[in-house]
Amino acid sequence: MSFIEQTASNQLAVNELFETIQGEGVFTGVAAIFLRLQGCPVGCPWCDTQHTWDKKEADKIAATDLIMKTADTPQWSDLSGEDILALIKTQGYTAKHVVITGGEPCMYDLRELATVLESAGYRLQIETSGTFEILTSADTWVTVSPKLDMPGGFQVRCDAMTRANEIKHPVAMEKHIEALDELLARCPVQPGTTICLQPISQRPRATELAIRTCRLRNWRLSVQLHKYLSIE
Ligand SMILES: C[S@@+](CC[C@H](N)C(=O)[O-])C[C@H]1O[C@@H](n2cnc3c(N)ncnc32)[C@H](O)[C@@H]1O
Ligand SMILES: Nc1nc2[nH]cc(C(=O)O)c2c(=O)[nH]1
Ligand code: SF4
Ligand SMILES: [Mg+2]
Repeated sequence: MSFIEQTASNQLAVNELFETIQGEGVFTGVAAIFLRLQGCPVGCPWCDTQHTWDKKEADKIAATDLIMKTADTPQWSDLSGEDILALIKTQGYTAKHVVITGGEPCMYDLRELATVLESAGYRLQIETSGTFEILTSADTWVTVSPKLDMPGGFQVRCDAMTRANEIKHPVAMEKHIEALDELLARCPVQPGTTICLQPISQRPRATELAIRTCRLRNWRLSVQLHKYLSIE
């Protein structure tokens, strides 16, 4: 799979389209339409969505089948921004907040999608590792969840840190806080950027660490509310 080739195309490999409550970060609790894109080379060992890592031609399905999906599978549909808007309308979703996640959504050029959805009255949010150039509209809310030293060899970029409206750092151990401190020193964020700590996989010690550090630093806690509620 060539990442450069994908970035050049306006077609998006869509793993899932569904409406739920945003369970993470600053927009926690907001009704949102989730667009999950297929493909991620970063390789976080604890990743929630490992079924989105590989994009295989054999897993390509029709949009009508995509909408019927109930389980996490690597199947995807090849859709344009207009196709996605049409599907959202057909589904009758009422949320006006669209979260683009994955997989790694910034492997794709998201500018056409942003134009189509924003013209139709939607607000966009991207969930990204910050390891690819972020190609979207100026109005998109960008959540960067920095990834450092993961098996894929990709590193968070300083231009992603500067573009971020929100940093949402996954943590389990003290060394993850130290890594974030080093990253913020090397790649400063804009004043006013919210910093959230997100415990990895609801582990009790990770959650305690995140609570303790958020209190000390006046940062924000992000607990993956959807997992506590057993919703999508
Ligand atoms: C599945 S990722 C997809 C978007 C993008 N690749 C990224 O990493 O931001 C969405 C969010 O879930 C977080 N995440 C993934 N697995 C997690 C886990 N087991 N526990 C807590 N957060 C997790 C990521 O750090 C990111 O903030
Ligand atoms: N409810 C809900 N909120 C989320 N926030 C980020 C998610 C993701 O997978 O990126 C996610 C997700 O999968 N479900
Ligand atoms: S960058 Fe995101 S999608 Fe990719 S492996 Fe890491 S958490 Fe999963
Ligand atoms: Mg998820």
